[in-house]
Amino acid sequence: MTEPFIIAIDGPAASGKGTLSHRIAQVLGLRHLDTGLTYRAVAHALLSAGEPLDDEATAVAAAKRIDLGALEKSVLAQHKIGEAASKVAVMSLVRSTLVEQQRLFANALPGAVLDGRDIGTVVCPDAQVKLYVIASPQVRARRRWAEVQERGNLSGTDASFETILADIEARDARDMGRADSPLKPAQDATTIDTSDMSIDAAFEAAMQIIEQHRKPNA
Ligand SMILES: Nc1ncnc2c1ncn2[C@@H]1O[C@H](COP(=O)(O)OP(=O)(O)O)[C@@H](O)[C@H]1O
Ligand SMILES: Nc1ccn([C@@H]2O[C@H](COP(=O)(O)OP(=O)(O)O)[C@@H](O)[C@H]2O)c(=O)n1
Repeated sequence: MTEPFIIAIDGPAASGKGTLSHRIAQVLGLRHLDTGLTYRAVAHALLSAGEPLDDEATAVAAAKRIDLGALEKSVLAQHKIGEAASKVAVMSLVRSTLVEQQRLFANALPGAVLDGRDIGTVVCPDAQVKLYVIASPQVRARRRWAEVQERGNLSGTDASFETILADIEARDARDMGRADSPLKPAQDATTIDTSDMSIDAAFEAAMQIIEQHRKPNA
């Protein structure tokens, strides 16, 4: 029987997991889901409607309306939406609602690359390949700051380097410290530290690991 080929890529904000996932999916002919966008979409819906970020019933209702095929990255990439997403993401019923949709996406043939915080540990614990992508907070803040500059700071918020670094550190603590599905490497994940790697070098390192894990099933 043919099984989907699933690659799970987890890590903190701006570690490079989305860039890697997109490229790996393209090269291997797999679909790609940035699961962070699903949490961002819930946060965006709540912020736009002026709803609180910590009311579970309202957030679950928003999560049920998320359409995985209509996630607008250009809107959802805003700095303040990332912050709000990590507040929404501590609620278990919001997580289970989104995880159900993420699993359906992952399990369709021929397979998929999913990136997020809990893909290797919770969403796809049987994924054939699990990568845990990290970089130092300073490096990650520099990358995010460069993105904000490039977009012309559309959100209009105070997004200085110092603010972004402080937010990244606070978000790491929230994501790693929450009770449900905290950010951590799966036991069988391979870590890639991209702090001193170019995008190309990180991609080569990831592809080597993927090939190593593919061989036994080839
Ligand atoms: N290895 C790398 N070296 C330099 N910049 C990188 C690297 N990987 C990603 N980037 C850049 O850093 C930013 C954040 O990367 P992204 O893949 O969106 O991170 P994540 O999905 O982990 O939040 C993007 O602008 C991306 O182009
Ligand atoms: N699988 C996932 C993906 C994201 N998230 C949450 O959603 C927030 C935004 O995720 P993201 O991947 O878009 O963030 P960035 O890494 O792009 O900054 C994270 O800080 C997490 O709190 C999660 O809890 N689980």
